[in-house]
Amino acid sequence: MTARIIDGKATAAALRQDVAKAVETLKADHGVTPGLAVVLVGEDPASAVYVRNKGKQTVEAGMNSYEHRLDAATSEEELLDLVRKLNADPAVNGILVQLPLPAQIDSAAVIATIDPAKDVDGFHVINAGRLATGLPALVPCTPVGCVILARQVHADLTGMEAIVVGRSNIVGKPVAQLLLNENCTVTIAHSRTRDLAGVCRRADLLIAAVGRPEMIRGNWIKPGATVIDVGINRVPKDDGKTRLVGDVAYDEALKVAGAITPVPGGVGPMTIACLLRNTVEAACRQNGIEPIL
Ligand SMILES: NC(=O)C1=CN([C@@H]2O[C@H](COP(=O)(O)OP(=O)(O)OC[C@H]3O[C@@H](n4cnc5c(N)ncnc54)[C@H](OP(=O)(O)O)[C@@H]3O)[C@@H](O)[C@H]2O)C=CC1
Ligand SMILES: Nc1nc(=O)c2c([nH]1)NC[C@@H]1CN(c3ccc(C(=O)N[C@@H](CCC(=O)O)C(=O)O)cc3)C=[N+]21
Ligand SMILES: [Mg+2]
Repeated sequence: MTARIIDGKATAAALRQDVAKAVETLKADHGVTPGLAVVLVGEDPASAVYVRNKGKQTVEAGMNSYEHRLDAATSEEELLDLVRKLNADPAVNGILVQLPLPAQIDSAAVIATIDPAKDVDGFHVINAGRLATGLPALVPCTPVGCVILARQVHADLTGMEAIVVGRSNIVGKPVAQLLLNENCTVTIAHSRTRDLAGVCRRADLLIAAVGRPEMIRGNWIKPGATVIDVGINRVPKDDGKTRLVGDVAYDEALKVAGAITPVPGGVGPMTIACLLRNTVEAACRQNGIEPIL
């Protein structure tokens, strides 16, 4: 048996088309052009690639993109000043501060300063709390992308045993919340989980968000399970260059799983598409327009 490969690249492209149409409507009917501000502190090369991709796709969807590149030595107060300026700027509907931040900056303080209405990452405690209590919220992009991809395989996730490996605030916890809303039975595993392989083997739906290259082996996967690999890990190749791998040993998993997301081309492109969708939603709400996506 070989697993169905879930095409995140194509799914993301289709979602970006929907976003572009919504933007057209917003412009034509309301004179509103959504704007996304992305803040990058320092020179992290991987982050620079994401920022460039985001900026390009934002413009392709018809929105305005504002990029702020700050020196790696930027102080917390300087960054907070920029965030406050973006909060006050009506042309900016969404604010994303690329994480991780340099050590001298407290990322919790930065996230807390972003206007929750512009928090298109969904990281502010107001949005996390709204998601957790079932209120409308800006929901973190990567977790939404995971659920959309899982639902391409299973139109209804009700009753599925979902195992999430990883408990970060940006992926593990919110994806678990979303799966609970989809009526999955959810377990969150982490570095202190006993018999992680055994826990993973219970999963009908396995979400890997660990940040450890190819940690999840083929024999950790229940035959026929759906595997969503969030991991983005850069590893050295023989020729001295690098390649991207996920948190799942893909070639092994392909022989056991029923369906799997590749890396690249899986969850990553969905993250950006969902970010653009959140930006449209934020722009609608800030302008008193019923969300049109
Ligand atoms: N595709 C995309 O769009 C995105 C991809 N990513 C990628 O997803 C991965 C996870 O990101 P993120 O959540 O931010 O990472 P974090 O480092 O914040 O969290 C990693 C989680 O994995 C757990 N973990 C680490 N080692 C093990 C282990 N040996 N066994 C079991 N659990 C372990 C940690 O447990 P503990 O809490 O106990 O330390 C932690 O909860 C990374 O590869 C990242 O690059 C992230 C965001 C977006
Ligand atoms: N505030 C904040 N929000 C984030 O959402 C956030 C962040 N900080 N910091 C870093 C992580 C990582 N992340 C990715 C987004 C897209 C791809 C992506 O598009 N990947 C493509 C291409 C990868 C490539 O080839 O370089 C793919 O997987 O196919 C990857 C990773 C968002 N993150
Ligand atoms: Mg995200």
